[in-house]
Formats: sequence, C-alpha cells, structure tokens
Amino acid sequence: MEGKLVLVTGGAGFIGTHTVVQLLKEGFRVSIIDNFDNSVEEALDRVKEVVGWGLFFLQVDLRNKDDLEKVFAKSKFDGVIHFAGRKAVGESVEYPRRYFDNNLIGTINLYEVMAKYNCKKMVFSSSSTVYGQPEKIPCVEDTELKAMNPYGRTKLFLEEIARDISQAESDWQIILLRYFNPVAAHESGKIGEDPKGIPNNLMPYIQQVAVGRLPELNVYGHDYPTRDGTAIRDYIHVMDLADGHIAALKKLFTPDFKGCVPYNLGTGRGTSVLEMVAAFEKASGKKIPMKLCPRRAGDATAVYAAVDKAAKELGWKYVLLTS
Ligand SMILES: NC(=O)c1ccc[n+]([C@@H]2O[C@H](COP(=O)([O-])OP(=O)(O)OC[C@H]3O[C@@H](n4cnc5c(N)ncnc54)[C@H](O)[C@@H]3O)[C@@H](O)[C@H]2O)c1
Ligand SMILES: O=c1ccn([C@@H]2O[C@H](COP(=O)(O)OP(=O)(O)O[C@H]3O[C@H](CO)[C@H](O)[C@H](O)[C@H]3O)[C@@H](O)[C@H]2O)c(=O)[nH]1
Repeated sequence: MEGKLVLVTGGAGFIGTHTVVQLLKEGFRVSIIDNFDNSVEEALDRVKEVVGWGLFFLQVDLRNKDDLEKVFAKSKFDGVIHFAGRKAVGESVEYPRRYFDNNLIGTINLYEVMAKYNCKKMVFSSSSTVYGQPEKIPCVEDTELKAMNPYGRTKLFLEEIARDISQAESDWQIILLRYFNPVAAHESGKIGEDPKGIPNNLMPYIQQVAVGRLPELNVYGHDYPTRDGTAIRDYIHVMDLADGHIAALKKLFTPDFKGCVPYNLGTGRGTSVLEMVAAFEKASGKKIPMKLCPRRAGDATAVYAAVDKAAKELGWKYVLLTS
C-alpha cells in the first residue's frame, strides 16, 4: 500500500482526523478536503503535531463541483475515503433539505468527478442508522434496511446509489462501512471529538459535563426494556474504527474485490447509557450529574453489531475496550 494516494473528504472531522493519522502511519499518501462545516482548521494542525509532518489540505465544499474538479485535475488519486456529511439526527428532522442538499448532492458530485478522472475505489461512511429499529440484534449486514429520520434516509439512499453504480459499472469497487457508535480519542490527547455547538451524541455530552461546560447529562429514557432501563448501543473506539478504514482500503486494492459490499464496524457488545456514565466516572474520577428525562424521539431500544463479516473478510476486529 506504500505510496498510494488517498483523498479523504471530511478529513478535519472526528473520524477523519483519526483515520488520517493511521493512513499516514501505514504509508499511504493523503490529501484532505473539508469545508469546516463541523470542524476547525486547528484540527489539522493537531494531526500534523501527531504525525510530525505537513498535510496536503484544500478547503472545498463537495457541493461545489468546479472546485472538486480542480482537486482531481491536480492529483491522480488511487482511492477516496468519503466522510464528509452532516450527521445530527435531530437537525435532520427539523431541516431535512439541509441533509438532502449536503449529503446527497455532495456525494453525487463526488461520484461524477471520480468517474470523470477514472478513480473508482471508494470507502463510504455509512451508519448503523440504516438498520433503523432492528427486529433482531445483533444486526447482520444482510438484514432489511430502513431509515427512521432524514439523516438515516440520506445514508440509506447513498448506500442504494452505491449499489446501483457498482451494478451498472463493474469497474467500481465500493465498501460501505456501517459504523456503530464511535467514541474516545487518539492516545496523544491532541485530537478528539469537538463538535460545534451543543453535542447531540452521548460521549461528547458527558465530556462537556465533566469539564463544566454543561451542567448535567440528560438521560433520554429510563423505561426501556433493558437491564437498567436505559438504551443500549455498541460503542467503538475511534482508533479501532480508523483501523477498519485501513483494512477496507487494503481490501479495495486486492484484485479479487468486486462490487459494493457493506461491513459493520462495531464491537458486538451492547452498553447502556448508565453503564457508559459509570465507566466514564471510573476512568476520569469525575462525577457526572444526571437528570432522568423522557425518551428521545426516534431512538432505538438496543442496537449492536454482528462483527463476523468484517473479521472474516477484512481481517479486522476491535482491540481497544471502551468500557
Ligand atoms: N460520529 C458518529 O457517531 C457516526 C456514526 C455513523 C456514521 N457517521 C458518519 O461518518 C462520517 C464522519 O463522521 P464524524 O463523526 O467524523 O463527523 P464530523 O462532523 O466530525 O466530520 C465530518 C466532516 O465533514 C465536513 N463536511 C461536511 N459537509 C461537507 C461538505 N459538503 N464538503 C466538505 N466537507 C464537509 C465537516 O466540516 C466535518 O469536518 C459522516 O458521514 C457521518 O455521518 C458518524
Ligand atoms: O445527551 C444525551 C445523548 C444521548 N443519550 C442517549 O445515548 C444513547 C446514544 O445516543 P447517541 O446520540 O450518542 O447515538 P445514537 O445511537 O442515537 O446515534 C449515533 O450513532 C448512530 C450510529 O449508531 C448514527 O450514526 C447517528 O447519526 C449518531 O448520532 C441513546 O440512547 C441516547 O438517547 C442521552 O441519554 N443523552
């Protein structure tokens, strides 16, 4: 893989920064594009500090096809990891057009420009959100998919688009990575999750309570049919997730890989909200004040991954424990 050039869209974001560190460590060359919609340029300076050398970065919005073309005209990419997109479920319910515009138009532009420049290997950030409220857990890749909100619908549509493209044009190789719940940060502490505004996700919310930026954690739902009444998710360390991208890229570069294939990236273990809080308190030594609140609209009771397919076909498995 030494020397292969990879374009990383959304590379200044949470998962993007951690993946870029691992890509460089593995000997890939990396170009990053981002529009800083949900990130800051400083995140890239921090990546530079971690890896010890400069990065190639361009501020580009994927919806601007001309700008995107300029990126592809300058360099011959061997593949793309496509993180860029909006990801807040609640915001998507309130402003669905924002999600269709950003996630769908941006990705359609990317496919068009990739096709024009004959770059046809893509790792796409999908999500366990495509399983909706699963009837059976753990979620297996070939179960029926359904979306529960506009954000989830964009991921589902984009998976369908990827499947259609690869079916019609056999020279595309696409891996859909369905992330479960990424948490934690690089061991250096220099990069991590730092969303703009009030966090939607559990872990960054707990972190902001811990540092006193927010007064208490609202626990959404304590009457779920689970062991302690709170909802269960599959929390995966972001560095494990980053390594899942390396495994996926390597798979794309093997001659036998064909078509468009989905893989779950999770641990296969479910953890409740209260268990997450307890684990955080133990690790940090800080008390997290909590308020028990009604359920959050659209939340599933329990979601965790079946992880055998990624282990068998990508040779990838989580190694870092999150709780
Ligand atoms: N974090 C999660 O819980 C989670 C779970 C499942 C899937 N995902 C998906 O993984 C991907 C990365 O997630 P993340 O947690 O790193 O999010 P993030 O918001 O930290 O990173 C996304 C990056 O994309 C950039 N971006 C957004 N729209 C853009 C556009 N039109 N052009 C260029 N850049 C753009 C943002 O500025 C940001 O830096 C997203 O597609 C997200 O939907 C995330
Ligand atoms: O302040 C908070 C935030 C969350 N939760 C609870 O914590 C659990 C996890 O919530 P997150 O928002 O962290 O994660 P979700 O599983 O709801 O969704 C996240 O992960 C999904 C993938 O699994 C999708 O990608 C989605 O976009 C992303 O927000 C849920 O039961 C939620 O109700 C709280 O109790 N309080």
